[in-house]
Formats: sequence, C-alpha cells, structure tokens
Amino acid sequence: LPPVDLTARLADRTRRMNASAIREILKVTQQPDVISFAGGLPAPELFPIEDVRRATDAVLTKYGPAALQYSTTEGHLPLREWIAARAGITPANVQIVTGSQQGLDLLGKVLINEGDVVLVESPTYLGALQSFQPYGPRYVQLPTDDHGIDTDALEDVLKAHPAKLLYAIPNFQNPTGRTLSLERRRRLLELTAQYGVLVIEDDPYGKLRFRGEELPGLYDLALELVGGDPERSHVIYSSSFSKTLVPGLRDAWVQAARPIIGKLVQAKQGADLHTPTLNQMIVSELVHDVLPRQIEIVKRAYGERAQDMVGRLREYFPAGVSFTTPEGGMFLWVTLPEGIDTTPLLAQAVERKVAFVPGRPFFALGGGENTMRLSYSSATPQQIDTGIRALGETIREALG
Ligand SMILES: Cc1ncc(COP(=O)(O)O)c(CN[C@@H](CCCC(=O)O)C(=O)O)c1O
Repeated sequence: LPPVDLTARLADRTRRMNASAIREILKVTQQPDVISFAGGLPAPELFPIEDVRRATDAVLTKYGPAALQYSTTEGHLPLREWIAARAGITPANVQIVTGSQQGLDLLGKVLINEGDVVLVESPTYLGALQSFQPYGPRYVQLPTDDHGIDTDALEDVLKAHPAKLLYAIPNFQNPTGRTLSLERRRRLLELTAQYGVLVIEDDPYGKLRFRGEELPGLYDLALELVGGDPERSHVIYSSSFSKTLVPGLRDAWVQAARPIIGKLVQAKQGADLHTPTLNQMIVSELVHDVLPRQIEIVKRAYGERAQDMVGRLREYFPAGVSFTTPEGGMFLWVTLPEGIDTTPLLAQAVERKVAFVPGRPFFALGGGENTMRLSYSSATPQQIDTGIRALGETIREALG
C-alpha cells in the first residue's frame, strides 16, 4: 500500500497547536545536576505523603469498590459541597476538573468561537494560550504594570474591540508574580460588566500569600455586585489543589453560573468522562484538616525562598536588570536590557547547570525577548545561591 501522508490527515486546527515551553524545558531540567527555576513545581519535600497514605486507606475503607468505579462527570459531591460552602454558592455551580489546565481547555471549547476577541494580560500564563489557541481566538494584549492590568488601557481596548472573554490571574500572576490592586479589580469588573465581557479568573495561587494583605477575588467581588446570586455573575472562577496540596492528583475546579457549568459537563463527558474517582475522594478527605495546615507550611517555605532569591538577584545580577518582588505564589519575572534574547541564553545557562523559562512564550502576540520567568518554589537555599550566581554570570557574559 502507498504510505499515507499522515501529517496531511491532521485536522486544520492542529496547525494552531504548539508545544508548552514549560513542558519541553522540564525534559531538559530532568538532568540531576541542573538547578531548575523553570517549572512551577511545588516543593516535593513538603508533600504530605503520610496524610495521603492515610486518606487513601480511609477512602478505600469507607467507599470500597465505589472508590475505583466510574463516577459522575460533575465530580464527587462531598468535595463540590465543601468548595461551594466556602464560596457561598451551590454545588450546581461547581465542576471538578482534571487539573485547572483541563478547566482552561474546556472553557476554551465552550466559550470561544473562531475569531472571538480574547483579552489577555501581557505577559500571561502560556498554558492558557495553549488551551485557547485551537479554538481560534483573536488575542488582544492588555498592558500590565506593578499593580497588574492597566484598567485605563482596558477601557480603551473595550471601546475599540467588542470582546468575548478576559482571562486574568489576579493573585501572584503567572509569569510575573504581580497582584492586581483592589481598585483595579473593582474597575475591571465594572468595565467588563458594562461591555458584556465574561471574565475567567484563574487563581491557583490565591491561598499562597506570604506578604501583605489578602484581597477579595474577582469572583467574590462580582458576587457582591449581584446580591450573592451566582447565576448573575459574569466571572468564571478556576482554582486547583495542585499548589496547596499536590499536583499529581490532578484535582481542580471551576465555579460558574449553571448554563456554563452545564456545557462544561457536556464538554468534559467528551474529554475524560470524569476526574479520577479515587483522587477526588482522597482530596475530599484532605481538605478538612490537612489542607489548612499544608497551606501554612507551603506559604512559609515559599516566602523564605522568594526572599532568598530576591536577595541573591540583588547580589549576583548585573546592573540594568530589573525583577518583580512577589507577595505570594511561586514566580518572579526578570527583565534584561533590550537586545538580549533569553531564548538562546537558556542554552548557555544550561551549560552552567541552571534553567529558567524564557519570557517570549508568555506573550500572546510576541515581544518579551529580553524577559525570563524564575520559579523559587522547589529550590533549596543552596540551589538558589548557586543557580542565581551561575545565571548572573551567564547574563554578564551575554551583556559582554
Ligand atoms: C495560572 C495557572 N493556571 C493553571 C495552571 C495549571 O495547574 P493545574 O492543572 O491545576 O495543575 C497553572 C500551573 N502552571 C505551572 C505548572 C505547569 C507545570 C507543567 O507544565 O509541568 C507553571 O506555569 O509552571 C498556572 O500557573
């Protein structure tokens, strides 16, 4: 039989698909002697392994075979009830998803028509761009500064472009580590409500504040504006147990009005039927006692590591380099002098046994060649010292 040209058989939309820079770099940084500031990996040494062991045993004892059987697409009801009670909504407004990454993909599938204008921060989480891309959005980048999205610029954009969606990470943003100010949260909600733009609030880091005052989320503020009725909220909230508990159980959730949840359920039926039953039940055991304790442990550790890294950046990085100083989360953002391209710089850094994520893939419409993302969450003080020193030398060399 003549060989079939398989690439010619791929669906047209696959031309819009690209690899995740983070996932690709993770393969490089698996080499044991490379200090990686690349992936947003939670600190493995802090994982509550014994608690997970006990919870797994308790679940198998309590539910028996049901813990290993197919289960509902909406998700394990006790877990949805716990999430709903905390958010002041009903379980019908909560959909469990297999990582918030799946939530982003399903939201793209049910909300984005080819050509819809999707407003994204500049820079934004590259994984969201990867999830939305196959559905053919027209991205419009929103300028950001140390207080998050520039809402004056947002108003100008909304006057110029009827937009379908605004995707935002208000707390400890990926990749910059920045936090959207309260004043701008209110202004963003006013403008998006006025112009009929749905907001996706992606908030996997919201509980990981280690400095400053906690701020109400967009979803919470929007709920207040509509008298607490989730059916009238134009904000869709996404969060995850990946950064507060463990990422490998792939448990996360979406909060939204029922018409959106209803379509998410149908999209998820077509994707994976349901999130693993056992994993949901384990998380449902852990949320009561283990989760609050784990959040405190993680916040303290990440606060120390962030402080460490900022100290080393000040010590080892050359003048002319600027960086953010986050109040929570796992990342900070470095801006090098114009003219340096951090994509080729990564290869030189890896030769010095240190890795980061070049900034370019975090910009939906290009730019950012002279930027990079650093994650401090899974690095020890010694690795931060050694790695930042090596990275500083790499940058000095590139500056000539
Ligand atoms: C804003 C934002 N939204 C969703 C996710 C996905 O988290 P989960 O699927 O809930 O684990 C993430 C996780 N991003 C990490 C983890 C990616 C891990 C990986 O690709 O290996 C990162 O940027 O490095 C995120 O930052």
